[in-house]
Amino acid sequence: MSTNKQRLHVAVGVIRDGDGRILITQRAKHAHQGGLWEFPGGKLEAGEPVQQALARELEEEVGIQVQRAAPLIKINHDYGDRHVLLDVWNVTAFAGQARGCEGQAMRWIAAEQLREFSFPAANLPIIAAAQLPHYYAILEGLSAAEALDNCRRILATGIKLLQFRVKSLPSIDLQNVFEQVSQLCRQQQVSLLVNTDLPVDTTNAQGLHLSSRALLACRERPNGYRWVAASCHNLDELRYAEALGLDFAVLAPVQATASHPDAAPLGWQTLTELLEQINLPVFALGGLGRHDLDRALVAGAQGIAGISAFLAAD
Ligand SMILES: Nc1nc2c([nH]c(=O)n2[C@@H]2O[C@H](COP(=O)(O)OP(=O)(O)OP(=O)(O)O)[C@@H](O)[C@H]2O)c(=O)[nH]1
Ligand SMILES: [Mg+2]
Repeated sequence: MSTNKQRLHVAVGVIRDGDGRILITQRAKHAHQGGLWEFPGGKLEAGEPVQQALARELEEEVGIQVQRAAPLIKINHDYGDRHVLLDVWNVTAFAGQARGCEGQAMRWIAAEQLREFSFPAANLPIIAAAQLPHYYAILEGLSAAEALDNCRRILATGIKLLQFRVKSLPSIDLQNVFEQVSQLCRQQQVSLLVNTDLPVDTTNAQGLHLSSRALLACRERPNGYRWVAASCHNLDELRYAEALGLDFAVLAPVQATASHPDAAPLGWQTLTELLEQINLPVFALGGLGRHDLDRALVAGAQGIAGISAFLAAD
């Protein structure tokens, strides 16, 4: 039984250089998952703290000294012959010049190129996490003018991932506002996801954001979108999103929020416990702002999602 198998705790680094490129290395032919590409890292020694193991493994394997690292995602994966807990960290500052210290092939690649390489099966959500930013803004507005103004304000803060959820517009305005928002997003290389509750033609949309109701009605991942995400409120919905192979989820409400006064907040502790049970990048939503990012990362989240939180820089 897999539950009796010992779980190997592995420290893994998504190492980024000054241009945002990511370091990947190739596993030795004879190793577990041999020949596939990976993010450098290795097993914790008995009693060793994970950050210490990360620093030791990256020094041993690619000759760098970690200066700054933050949690990215944790993946629990059972390969049948072994069960691993991949404890993945973003390494954003380091000293030294990376090299393949064990003779392994090595490449610095753009995040978007990660899908062109073959990684072990457990790495799929790590790749999504490495490609996603830490903030996911939700666009709302009570009129066409307000929605467009909000969009400009959000994009001016540097947001790169946006959900179109302008619910209260007459449908005659909606498609028009959507086209304008799409254009602004294209110009500024922002990924745009359309909420499925809106009667918008999504043929040219880059992404789809499923409401929790739409999520549960799906039998397979919708085709043809770069990003497919979903709104979740509990473990069952998160598990369903993961099983469908979605790219990420939003979990709400983490804190009390004026926009949903009747929903009981999950709190940070429950958020942490839920995220430990799934292998999917998840943005924390509800009563949060940019200043909550570090806390969200420690809880295991990808980052923060919000509506009003991103209308202005902090
Ligand atoms: N380092 C690393 N390991 C991964 C990744 N994805 C993945 O499934 N693994 C699995 O996690 C385990 C990590 O082991 P490792 O081989 O790197 O461990 P290590 O550096 O301590 O190696 P050693 O046993 O040669 O000392 C392996 O079973 C490997 O297949 C990844 O992206 N990076
Ligand atoms: Mg290793």
